[in-house]
Amino acid sequence: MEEPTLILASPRSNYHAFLPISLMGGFLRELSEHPRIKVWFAFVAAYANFLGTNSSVDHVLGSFLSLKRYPERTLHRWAKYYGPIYSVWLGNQLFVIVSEPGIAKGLMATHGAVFSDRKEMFIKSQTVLVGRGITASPYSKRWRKHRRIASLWLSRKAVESYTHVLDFEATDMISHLHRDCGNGMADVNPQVYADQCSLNNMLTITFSFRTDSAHHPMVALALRLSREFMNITGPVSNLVDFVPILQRLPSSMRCRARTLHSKLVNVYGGLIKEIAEKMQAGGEVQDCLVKTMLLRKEKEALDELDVTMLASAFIIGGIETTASVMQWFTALIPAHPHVQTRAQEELDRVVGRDRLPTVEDEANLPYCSAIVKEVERCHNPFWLGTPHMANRDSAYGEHLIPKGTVVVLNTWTMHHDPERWGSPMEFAPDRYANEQLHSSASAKLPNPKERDHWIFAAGRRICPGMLVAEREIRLTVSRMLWAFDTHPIAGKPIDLNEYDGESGRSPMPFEVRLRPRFPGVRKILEEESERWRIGSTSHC
Ligand code: HEM
Repeated sequence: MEEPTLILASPRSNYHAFLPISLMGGFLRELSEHPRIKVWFAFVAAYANFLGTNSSVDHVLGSFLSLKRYPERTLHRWAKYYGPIYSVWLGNQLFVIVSEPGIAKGLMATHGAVFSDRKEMFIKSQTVLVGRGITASPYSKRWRKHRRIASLWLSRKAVESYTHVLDFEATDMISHLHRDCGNGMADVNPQVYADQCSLNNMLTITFSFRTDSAHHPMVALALRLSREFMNITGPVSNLVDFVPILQRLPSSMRCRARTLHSKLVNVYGGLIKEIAEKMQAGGEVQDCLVKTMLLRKEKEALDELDVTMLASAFIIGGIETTASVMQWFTALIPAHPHVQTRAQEELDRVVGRDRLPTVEDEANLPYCSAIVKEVERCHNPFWLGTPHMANRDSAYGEHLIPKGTVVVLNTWTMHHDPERWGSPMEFAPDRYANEQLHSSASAKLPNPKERDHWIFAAGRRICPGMLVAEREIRLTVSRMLWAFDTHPIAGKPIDLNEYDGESGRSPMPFEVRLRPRFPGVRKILEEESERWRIGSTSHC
């Protein structure tokens, strides 16, 4: 039988020509914050030379700037040139970039036993999460244990048990927007409300705690920690992850990572301590992830860092992602009034104007569901996802993928394939008109080309928070459409191309006008809030 050829070409191959661009990009970012920048520049140039490239530092810097802002688009350009699977080096690390659904499924799902590992990145895994948080853990017994515990709070049954929390927070968000929108006369930034809604859902599920206002100090703190995590743990942004010698040198990135670790331990570890003390004193603690972990601590052999980092992973994984989708929805709608009108016709027909849409209405609101999927296709919160790593040598077709190779899903290319998505740059919910399945079910379709999108990635490490994320997003989006006409503001254009964040993708701050659709909106929101106040707010 013919030997497979190594997917990686030799160091001076075309593939390798890409190396200094990405590599030096991360490196320069790291070093540009360092006072002895000139010495480092010399080092960069020497390194580029050592790699055998002719790139000047200027050239490297120029490419870096475009990569830094839109790395997914650079990967897309390369995919067009090199095809649906190609490799690049970053430092001592070989990356394989996958840009086609069939290959993605083949590697990550069919060969899941090989491609479910994680590289223990210096910044993310070793320094911030110290080998614990489920998301960065290698494919090991510890990961299986953490994934099992996470599933206790993210399975279908679990999500059903706290859907009232998602319902309450969605109503609370709409009520606050209604209060602050000045009946369509005030300029409102809906991002703050989406952030607080996502945060409260995750805080309740994780710590049985919620914030009662967007000005609660926990809101700003938790969002800052999440954003810092996203900004310093991008899969291709830190050269220090791939050049071991740099890990011994002081750098701003290492310092930020250590600070972030300490803050996670102080903030979320502090909340855990409070819960533990309350439980020890015989006080009542509502069911939540932390309570589950504390009750199983001995049996599951969980130490304090396990509990803290798993709780942190829930908060980090659950805030920026769902909030980002809600934010992109509100940013896109003013530019697509016909989409808003059609969704509202559907809502009037199915739900009417005497009550809010609920989870039970979902199946009868296909156009609202299509809007959510289209927002997700156009604006994946993580274009590069969380890379997987091969835990042994493997062959894909004629290619050898060596053990230790990091595999990245290039979801930008997959979401913008003109054959699958005709006019892929257009926001057109109609493309999902016949799509009946939730994303969690769509991920299991035998034909990966028919899958709705890839924002939750694939295989054994597929996002376990899919069900809660979908439910939360659908509830808030359908209620926003039911309650308000969202309008753009003259002189305050919304930028749909630029984004805020290094590896997470939220829209830049923007404002809209929200006009309640009919006088009854206020009354229904007041009745709902009253119902919660009297009956069920005890969940938090
Ligand atoms: C729109 C919302 C969300 C998106 C786009 C998203 C996306 C992702 C992606 C791309 C991964 C990496 C999967 C892989 O390695 O193949 C992931 C992992 C993960 N997500 Fe989500 N996520 C979302 C919401 C949530 C929520 C609400 C939670 C709730 C806690 C959550 C918890 C996690 C966890 C714990 C992991 C780590 C899984 C592992 O490594 O085994 N996510 N998510």
